[in-house]
Amino acid sequence: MAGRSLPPVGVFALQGDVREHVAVLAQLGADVREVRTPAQLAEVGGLVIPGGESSVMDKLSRLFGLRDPLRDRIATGMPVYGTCAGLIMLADRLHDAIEGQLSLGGLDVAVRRNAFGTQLDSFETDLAVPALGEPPVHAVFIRAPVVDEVGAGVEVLASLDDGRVVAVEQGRLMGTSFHPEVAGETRFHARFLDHVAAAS
Ligand SMILES: NC(=O)CC[C@H](N)C(=O)O
Repeated sequence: MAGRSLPPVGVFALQGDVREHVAVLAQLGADVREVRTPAQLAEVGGLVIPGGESSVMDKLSRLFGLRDPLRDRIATGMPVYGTCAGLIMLADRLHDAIEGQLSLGGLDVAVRRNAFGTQLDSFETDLAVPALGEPPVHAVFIRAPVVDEVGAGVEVLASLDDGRVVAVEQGRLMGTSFHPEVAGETRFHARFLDHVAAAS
């Protein structure tokens, strides 16, 4: 489906693992653009916000005048997929944010940054994601956040064995604590492109 009538899609490119997301989206047939300016944002029909450091993404998005246009597009229904720091950016509420750190919001969730402490800073696990079918997702967690609170309109896509929520969706906004793009996993990005197709 991607590549047929799909508008260009963007990857937020001021900070983070931009190249990996561009590669997955291109592999799925999308016309991918890196987004650093409001003009570039206006050209895309959906956006991936990568992993990286959410406090830096916040600062840079304000500095580059992207924060308000991003909030407008999210409010008017642009599909967005955030991984890790990108999930933090999409959360309405942050736990353990650094002082003054803002998120963009959109997802009615509270997200805790760096939720796995030092011992489990980074780990990999196979995760059942019923909405994506079989096989399980090989999920790579890198200084990852978890979703602490989930609002009424939010669907939980995946949880760890201990019940902690690590993937959510609300309308056309989706967020994962982990990084599918570094593990050769394409189904979250394909689902994001489905959202873009449905929105355009
Ligand atoms: N891999 C990641 O994106 C880590 C997120 C980072 N710990 C943050 O708070 O933004």
